[in-house]
Amino acid sequence: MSPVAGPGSRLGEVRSGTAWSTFRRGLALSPEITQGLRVTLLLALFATAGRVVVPIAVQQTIDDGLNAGGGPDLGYVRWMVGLAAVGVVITVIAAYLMNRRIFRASEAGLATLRTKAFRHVHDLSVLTQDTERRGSLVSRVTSDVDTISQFVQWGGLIMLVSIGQLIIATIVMAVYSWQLTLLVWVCFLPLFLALRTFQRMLSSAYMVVRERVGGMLGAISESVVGAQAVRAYAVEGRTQQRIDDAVESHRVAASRAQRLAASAFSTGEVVAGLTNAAIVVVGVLLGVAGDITIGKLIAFLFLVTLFVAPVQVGTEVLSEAQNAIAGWRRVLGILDTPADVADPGEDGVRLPRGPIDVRFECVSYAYPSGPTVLHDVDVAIARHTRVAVVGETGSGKTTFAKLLTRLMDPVQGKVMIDGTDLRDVRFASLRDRVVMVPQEGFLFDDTLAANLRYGKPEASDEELLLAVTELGLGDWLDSLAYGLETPVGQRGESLSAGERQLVALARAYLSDPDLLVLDEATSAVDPATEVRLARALEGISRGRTSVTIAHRLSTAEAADEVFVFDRGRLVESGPHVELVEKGGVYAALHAAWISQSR
Ligand SMILES: Nc1ncnc2c1ncn2[C@@H]1O[C@H](COP(=O)(O)OP(=O)(O)OP(=O)(O)O)[C@@H](O)[C@H]1O
Repeated sequence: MSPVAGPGSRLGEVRSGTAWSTFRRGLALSPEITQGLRVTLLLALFATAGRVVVPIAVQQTIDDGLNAGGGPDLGYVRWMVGLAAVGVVITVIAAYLMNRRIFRASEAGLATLRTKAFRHVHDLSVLTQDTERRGSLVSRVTSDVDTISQFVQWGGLIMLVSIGQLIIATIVMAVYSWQLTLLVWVCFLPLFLALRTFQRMLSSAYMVVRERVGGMLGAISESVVGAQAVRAYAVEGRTQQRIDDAVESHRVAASRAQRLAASAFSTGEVVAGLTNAAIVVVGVLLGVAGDITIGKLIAFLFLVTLFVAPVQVGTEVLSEAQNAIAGWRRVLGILDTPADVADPGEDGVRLPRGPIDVRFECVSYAYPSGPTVLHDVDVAIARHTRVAVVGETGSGKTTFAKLLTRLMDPVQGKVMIDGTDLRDVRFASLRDRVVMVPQEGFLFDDTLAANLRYGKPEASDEELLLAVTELGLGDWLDSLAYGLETPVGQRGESLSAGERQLVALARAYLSDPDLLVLDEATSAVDPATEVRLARALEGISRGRTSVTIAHRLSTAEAADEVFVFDRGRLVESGPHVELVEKGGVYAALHAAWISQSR
């Protein structure tokens, strides 16, 4: 089974394979659902067997109690009433216990499925997460699993009882009258056959519904997350229109699926009505001919309702089942998407602590289904070196940094740290020693202290203060009204872009990496913050290897070495002074920087 990716998406749904195989794979992923199923089935049997006791008691009461040979036998009638009461009590108790078991098992099983899916979302490469719309990812782990839960808890329960009821009702009916039983089956057989077609139609209808739910959540979450940009560009109308369109297309798909489900249900109703009428007519004719007693005919009508009920709800269960299968397919789509940057885990190399050297050996990279954006990069970075990476926009600087931190693997060549291929290093060890500070480091809606602690959860307030001071940011901290307890707001919105990067730098400093990879903020910052950033950068790169994607002249000037990228190639490397003297690409870039800053 291979996941099928939609346009612009790297995650897919499992489309191949039958509904049954999806159902089986889905259940295998949540083993708790099927644990102890035998006991649950036994309870289902009791719950249904109890239901046929009533029709049998009615038949016995009429034929052998009220119409007994020597006049009505009230003692026998009392017996039968008592028996029916016991039957009802058994049904109720067994049904209750069965319900409880199914709910418990399914909740446990679906929690496992949700956790597995969510963990896998984390394991997926940054690339996959980028291309997949976040809302769609969220919907797969939440609402798609909910549809499965609805089905397993309600539909699965009814299905168990219904199948038992259908079998037992058929057996008892056959004992009373094989002719009428045959009639019931002849009436229902076309419906059973039609159900397969309905099932196929419902399946594709519900797949569309699940996709549209994902699309709707994607559109809504994007507009909430990007609310600021929406307001800034006054595109509320257009954004609202996109959401309206997504909601509308979901409504259309859901209505279509509901219409199909309703027509399946109504067909069941019609067949049930016709069957009842046919039983009465044929039953009376058989009765007149002396082939069936009045008690048996009445009991038969009771039994037909037991037979019809599962068929009727069966059509509803079918629609729930299709919805659930569609949900399962989307969740399996996540789990089947390979994590393209794999952690070697326990077998991987654990790097000892200490200064790091880096080597790129003939590294090339192309984004999936795109052209090569990094060509044959062959370069080494010695321990303790501060490297500044510069180049025009789109020249491959960020791609270089992502390969260095193993957010992606090269298409060709290898990246080595301390002589070991990055692919062989355990994630835990790699993340411990190599830290990347992105341009827009994510800040959580909490205090400054809590955000700093992401770098070192056990750090005390004193350690936080020391780190901030060591980076030369003491004066900045003093300027904040609540110091370390200053709330940073959602995504750090209460701070300026430069300040957010200061927090990200201090956070990285606390985690004490051996190789720091930094993407300098491009946004204009005030002169005071500019000085602080330079000071913090100086402090954090002291004693370790650092690679900074430099957008400021001062950073490039202060580096030990400058790497110059041009259209995906490393065209120059060396100290700033040498490169300026050389009069090549860097010299031109440098001249442009100087003229801008005047
Ligand atoms: N996720 C992606 N999918 C496809 N192509 C990408 C992706 N990210 C970057 N690219 C392409 O790769 C090339 C190099 O991009 P990269 O981000 O490395 O450049 P950069 O030098 O860091 O640019 P900037 O200074 O603007 O950040 C560009 O042509 C870009 O369009």
